[in-house]
Amino acid sequence: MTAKRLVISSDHADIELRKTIAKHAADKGWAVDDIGPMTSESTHYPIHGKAAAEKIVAGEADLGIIVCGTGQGIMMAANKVEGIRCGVCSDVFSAKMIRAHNNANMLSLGARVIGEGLALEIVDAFLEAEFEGGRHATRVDMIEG
Ligand SMILES: O=C[C@H](O)[C@H](O)[C@H](O)COP(=O)(O)O
Repeated sequence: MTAKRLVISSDHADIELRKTIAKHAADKGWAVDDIGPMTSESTHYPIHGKAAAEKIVAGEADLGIIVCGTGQGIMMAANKVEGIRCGVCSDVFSAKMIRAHNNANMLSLGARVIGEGLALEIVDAFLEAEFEGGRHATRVDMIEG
């Protein structure tokens, strides 16, 4: 079976957390495309949220994970790309539910909000959950307009 494809990006807030997530997902069998940035030099989160989102809408990745200080700014940038549904999660339940009920295709994390251990649990919950469809599909379709 072909590995599911995960695109991952961040701003400068914590490239080490992003790399840890990338390795963690790869160890679990995901084909990870880490699109950087590769240094901690100050950068602008909209660039990186948009770049990851565009990989998904282009069909080059199935899901995405993005990281900035709070997770909020990079999430806002990703959600501006048509077809992206991205939520910020700081707990495991929400990470599961944004896949199960909202069919989110991107997860955003705040590196200055949560620690690495929780971040990896959130990542697992997001990557392992499945969209339930049914009444939830009706509502997701309404988001898409
Ligand atoms: O939502 C925005 C993110 O949290 C950014 O990571 C943050 O604003 C970057 O701040 P600074 O430039 O002070 O590192």
